[in-house]
Amino acid sequence: MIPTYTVNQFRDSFISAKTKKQPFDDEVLETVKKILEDIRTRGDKALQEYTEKFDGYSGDNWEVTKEERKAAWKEVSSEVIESLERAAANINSFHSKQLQQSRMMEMTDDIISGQLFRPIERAGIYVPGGKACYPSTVLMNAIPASLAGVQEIVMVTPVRGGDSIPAVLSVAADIAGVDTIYKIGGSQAIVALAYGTGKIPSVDKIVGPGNAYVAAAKSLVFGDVGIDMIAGPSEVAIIADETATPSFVAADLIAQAEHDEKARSFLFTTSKKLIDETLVELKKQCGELPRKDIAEASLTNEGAIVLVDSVEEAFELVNALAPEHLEIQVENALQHLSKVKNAGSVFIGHYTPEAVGDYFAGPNHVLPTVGTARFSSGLSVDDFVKKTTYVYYSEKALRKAAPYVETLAAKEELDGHARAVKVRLEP
Ligand SMILES: NC(=O)c1ccc[n+]([C@@H]2O[C@H](COP(=O)([O-])OP(=O)(O)OC[C@H]3O[C@@H](n4cnc5c(N)ncnc54)[C@H](O)[C@@H]3O)[C@@H](O)[C@H]2O)c1
Ligand SMILES: N[C@H](CO)Cc1c[nH]c[nH+]1
Ligand SMILES: [Zn+2]
Repeated sequence: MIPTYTVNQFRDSFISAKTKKQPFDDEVLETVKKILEDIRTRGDKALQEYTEKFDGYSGDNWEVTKEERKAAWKEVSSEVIESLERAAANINSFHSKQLQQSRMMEMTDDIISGQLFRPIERAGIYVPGGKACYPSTVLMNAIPASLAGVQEIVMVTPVRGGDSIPAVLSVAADIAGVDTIYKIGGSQAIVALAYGTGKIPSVDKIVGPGNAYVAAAKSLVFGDVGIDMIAGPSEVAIIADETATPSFVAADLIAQAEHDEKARSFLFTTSKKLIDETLVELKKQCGELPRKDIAEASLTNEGAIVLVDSVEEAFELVNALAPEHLEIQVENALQHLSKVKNAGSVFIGHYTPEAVGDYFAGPNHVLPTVGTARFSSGLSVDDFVKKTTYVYYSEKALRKAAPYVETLAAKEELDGHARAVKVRLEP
C-alpha cells in the first residue's frame, strides 16, 4: 500500500527539482500539439473526429439544447438539487466578498489616478468528465464568473458514454449561471474554446481543472487566451500528531486518492502509532470502496507517509511541497495556521475534512497543484476581472513632473518621450 519515507528520502523524491512532478509529459504535449494544429486548420470536422475517437460521441451538434437542459431537472432527485443549491449559496457568499469596486487612488485638483475593474466578456469553463462526474466543479468554476459579471459563460465537458452529459451537470450549470454547454472534452475542447471552430465560439479566458491533456492544451493556448492555471492531479498533505484519529486520516488520504491514479496523498506525522493504525485503516477502508483500484494505485505509486520529529518539521516539508490542500489534524490546530506559507487551501482541525471544502464550505476547490501554490492562488472572482489603470494630469501637474520625466527619458535615450512633455509646456 502507501510507502513510508524518511524526511530526507521524501525531500529527494518529491521536493528536489530533479524529481518534481510535471502536470504532463513530452508525449502528451506532442499529441496535443497535433490536435491543436488540426483543429485550427480543419475546425469542426477535426473536433468531431477527436470527440468520436476519445469520447465515443460521433455527432456534430455539441450544444446541450434548452429542452435538454429543462428536461435534466426532472432526472435529478430533490436531495441532489437541494444539496447543490445549498453548496451554491455558500460558494456564492464566500466569493461575493472577493468583489472589488473600481477605485480612485488619488484625487486632487491636478491629478487623478485609479483602477477600473471590468469583467472578462466571455469565459470558458472546463468541467472534467473522464473518470468521474463533477457537478461541484461546475459551481466552483461558474459562480465566481457570474459574480464578476462575465457576459457569457460557456461550459465544456465530455460525454461519459452514450451521447449526452449527466443531467446533474446541466442542473448545476443552471444554478451557477452557465449560458451555454457543449459536450466536448479533453484538449480538443480547450483548443476549440481558444480559437473557435465555427460551431464553438471562442472565449477570452479558459478556467477549470482537467487531466494531462487538458493541462497541456491550456499551456499551449495561453497567450492567445487567458488561463487560470496549469493544474496537475489532485493532492492532499495531512499534518497529524498523536491526537489525530487514524480512521479520519485514512479516509482523507483515500478521498484524494480516489480521484485519479496520479493523485497524490501525503501524511506527515510525529506519531509512529498513528502511522501503524492508519495503515490498517487504509487497507480496511480501501476494501470498501467502489473506486478501490484507482485509490490503491494512487496511494501505492504516488502517496507517502513520513515520520517527522516535530510539527514544525512537518510544516517545513509542507511549505517546500506547496500542496493543493493541507489538512492540519493536530492539537490546537488553529494556532498553527500562521505557519502555513505555501498551500492552495487549508483545512483546520479534526472535523474539517477536505471533502467539506470540495463540495460545500464556500472556498474554491480549483486550486494550484504540483508546487505552484508557491506563486499562485486558487480560482476566485479576480480570475474573471481585468484591472485597467487610469491617470489624469492638469497642465500644472505636468509642469511639476516635467523635469523628472525629461531626465529619465534622456537617460533612456528616448527623445520622443521627452518631447511629448516639452511640446505641451512650450510658451
Ligand atoms: N482541482 C480540481 O478542482 C479538480 C476537480 C475535479 C477533478 N480534478 C482532477 O482533474 C482530472 C480529471 O481528469 P479526467 O481524466 O477524469 O477528466 P478530463 O475531462 O480532464 O479528461 C478526459 C478527456 O481527456 C481526453 N483524453 C483521454 N485520453 C486521451 C488520449 N490518449 N489522447 C488524447 N486525449 C485523451 C479525452 O478527450 C477525455 O474526454 C483528475 O486528475 C482529477 O483529480 C481536479
Ligand atoms: N478534490 C478535488 C480538487 O482537487 C475537487 C473535487 C470535486 N469533487 C470532489 N472533489
Ligand atoms: Zn475531491
